[in-house]
Amino acid sequence: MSVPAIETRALTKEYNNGRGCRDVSITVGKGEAFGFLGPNGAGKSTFVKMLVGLITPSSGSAALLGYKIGSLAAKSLIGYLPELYRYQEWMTGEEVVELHARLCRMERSVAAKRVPALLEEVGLGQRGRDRVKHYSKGMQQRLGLACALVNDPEIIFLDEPSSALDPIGRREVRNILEKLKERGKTIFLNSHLLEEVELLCDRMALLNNGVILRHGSVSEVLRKQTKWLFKVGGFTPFLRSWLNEQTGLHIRLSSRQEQSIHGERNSVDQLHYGQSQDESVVWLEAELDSEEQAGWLNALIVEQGMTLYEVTREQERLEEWFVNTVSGLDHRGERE
Ligand SMILES: Nc1ncnc2c1ncn2[C@@H]1O[C@H](COP(=O)(O)OP(=O)(O)OP(=O)(O)O)[C@@H](O)[C@H]1O
Repeated sequence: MSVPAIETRALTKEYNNGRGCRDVSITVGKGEAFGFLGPNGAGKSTFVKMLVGLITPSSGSAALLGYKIGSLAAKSLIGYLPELYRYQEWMTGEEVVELHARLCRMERSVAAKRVPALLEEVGLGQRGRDRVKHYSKGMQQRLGLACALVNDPEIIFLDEPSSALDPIGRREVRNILEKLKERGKTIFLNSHLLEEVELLCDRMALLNNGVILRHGSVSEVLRKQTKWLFKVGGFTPFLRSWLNEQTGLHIRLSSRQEQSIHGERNSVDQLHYGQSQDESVVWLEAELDSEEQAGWLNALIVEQGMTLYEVTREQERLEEWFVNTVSGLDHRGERE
């Protein structure tokens, strides 16, 4: 089995004030894009700073492609775009990237080709000779991305890479990251932009109060959240109880309701207390794991003499999932 790009075991950083992150164990395969989500103050930046060797863990261990974090070997494999960056305002964009190339001990002749190519790649080709003080926030963020990529790293850590970008800039950054992924690079993305994680990442973790709440493949997490809707005729509350008992699922009346076949609007109350229940056409909803489960439920509905008019599913967007999972928890993601 190949060595994982990132492997952490119970990695913990506890600041003097008790904050930080605790017992984070994840594995990220080579060439994977991993999304790290969490509300403000959850501990995402702390975790990344440990991986790139900027702060020392309180306990636990971690390795990058088999090399202990903090070692020169591990550092030589990575590129890092910090969340709070500040570049020398008096330098030109080209000079800033050149400086980073020199810090990586890149030969001048190699850097002379690499720097303009990188500036072009991040959309600063025309502005490389302008001073940083004339750059917008978005341009500075792209400059940061060029610096993070200067040594052609195997693993790229990006802490909120699109926070200062407009929607077009975000799409351009996403395209750059997609190309890096195609080239087999590993991407670790801290982001509040859930759509970014949804579109780019294979797997993800949700951090809150310094601990991982959930993790898995993005598609798995979303599949678990798929809501199915069944439009049925001949519905009675008794049948719903029966279905719940048989399936162990939480089947309920959907807020999306239909006209009854006699043209009257069904309300939830009418269905519980009304008279014309045999004629009721309603939408039922339930969270299901798979299409097989939906097929099984279809069969039960028909077996019970109800008419099945339509089946549809609504996939919860990652954003809804995030808000639903984190709401009700400490909003700032910090421990009490
Ligand atoms: N040097 C420090 N000393 C003490 N506490 C710190 C330090 N750095 C961060 N913290 C605290 O640790 C917790 C996690 O912070 P961190 O910056 O890692 O969170 P985050 O998830 O990256 O948040 P954000 O999305 O706002 O950047 C916060 O409560 C923060 O106040």
